[in-house]
Amino acid sequence: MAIAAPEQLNITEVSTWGSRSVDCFEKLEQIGEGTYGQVYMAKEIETGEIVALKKIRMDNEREGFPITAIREIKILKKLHHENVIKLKEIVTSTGPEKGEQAPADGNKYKGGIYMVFEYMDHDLTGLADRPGMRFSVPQIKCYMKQLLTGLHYCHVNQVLHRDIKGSNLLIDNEGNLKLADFGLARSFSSDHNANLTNRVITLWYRPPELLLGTTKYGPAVDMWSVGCIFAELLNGKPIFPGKDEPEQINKIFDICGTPNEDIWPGVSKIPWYNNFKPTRLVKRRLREHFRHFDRHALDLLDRMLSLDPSQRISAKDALDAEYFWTDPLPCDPKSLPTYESSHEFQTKKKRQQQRQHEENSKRQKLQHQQQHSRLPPIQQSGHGHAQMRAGAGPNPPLHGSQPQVAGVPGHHYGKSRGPSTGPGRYPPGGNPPGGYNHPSRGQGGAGGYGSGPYPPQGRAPPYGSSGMPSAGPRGPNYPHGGGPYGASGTGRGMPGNRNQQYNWQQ
Ligand SMILES: Nc1ncnc2c1ncn2[C@@H]1O[C@H](COP(=O)(O)OP(=O)(O)OP(=O)(O)O)[C@@H](O)[C@H]1O
Repeated sequence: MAIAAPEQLNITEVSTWGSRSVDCFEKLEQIGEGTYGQVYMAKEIETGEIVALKKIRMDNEREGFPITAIREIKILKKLHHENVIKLKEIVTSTGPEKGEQAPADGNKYKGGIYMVFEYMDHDLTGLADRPGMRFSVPQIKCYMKQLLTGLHYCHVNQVLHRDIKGSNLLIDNEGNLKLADFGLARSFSSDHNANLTNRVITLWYRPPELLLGTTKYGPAVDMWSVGCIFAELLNGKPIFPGKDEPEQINKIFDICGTPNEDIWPGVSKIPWYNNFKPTRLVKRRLREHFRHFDRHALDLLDRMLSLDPSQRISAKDALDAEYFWTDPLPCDPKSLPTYESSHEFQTKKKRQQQRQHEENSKRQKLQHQQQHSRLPPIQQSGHGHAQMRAGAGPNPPLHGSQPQVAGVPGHHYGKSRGPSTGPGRYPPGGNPPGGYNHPSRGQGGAGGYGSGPYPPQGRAPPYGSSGMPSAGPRGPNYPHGGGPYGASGTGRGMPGNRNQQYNWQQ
């Protein structure tokens, strides 16, 4: 694991950073769980200010402070923008905290380190996942504009985010959207000559050049993710929900067409291009596939989802697109409705509890039926069922009809990387024909994917557009193996930590 010596941390540049104890804060509630560890909503005791505390997971105490955390701190310290999350300070704990075990004899407790952020009420995935949630077109434009403004700022400052997805877009109750989670971010030089790690960006939002193995890339990788988010907002569900890398690339090529030297000069030189031999040539059909989108939305999306990264629209140019300057205009963030706090972690947890509850009731019901069906005839007759064979009529046979109750899908909050689900999130009519059946949506979704035509875009009345589904798998657990698709992923869904997944020298 890449590590840093304490003197490399350099987090004392701001003299007070790291000098305060986490005891200055009262943890109120866990709101996230990520690669680093837990994220809490907390209150600063002295001022009453609400903040978010992100604990830096010390995966291996002996190896020191994770280099990814250093990167995130360093990058966030230099970025100051209204659409980028503000890192307020670093605080420490000197001893084991509530619920933590003191290390075994001989091992000194190394302490915990927390990043203190301004608190945001929602992340886009959690917000979109609210039952009945629908975003209006002016609202989608408002979020997209803020996302592009924040990203443009990062790119101008030569920072690649490299993990744009719904759960990393934080929104407050004043309608402000901020980019968060710079754990995979890094500085870049504009010549794009440096070799960078290929294993970045959550699968569903990962651009074709990374899937084909490039190590030389630039801001266009973030713009592909933005295109996926944009389409998802308009579409009401993820557009490229691949379960592994080959499937991911096939889904992209199916809509964006298979690349060749004419449409993407240089593509055949990308390391894994030859490993991926399309069995058939597919023409780009993005415009037909999303023909229900507003014309200006479609023009912009087409340029965001350009296969050739050099032709992909930049954040700056995207902000100038007709889409943002035609009716209905993006709304003022302050005019947006406020919602009860909703983070992906919490919405997933609620759903898991609900599922558990439903499974328990089913199980109890079946046990009850089983007991009844096994009653001796005399008793059955006493209940007026004397002529009924067990299993016939209202009490069906248990074998063959019992639902699988053991298979409650497991959720590792923030880490499962499976697409999250959300009953009732999409309005009926928000889905394409032949829509994607969400693998984990199960029975729970009212409305859900795959019902009815798309809502109109563009000049639709408020709340006329669909909501946005959950973020995709944030790094599925890919099989480890050889070859281009063998052992990849963002690392975020993989066991271990980010430092172990990447060669951070790149
Ligand atoms: N400043 C904040 N205010 C409110 N919620 C936050 C804040 N920062 C993070 N969260 C919540 O915690 C979740 C995880 O945070 P973050 O992505 O920064 O952690 P991570 O360890 O890098 O996670 P991951 O590996 O899943 O990307 C976010 O999706 C969000 O819901």
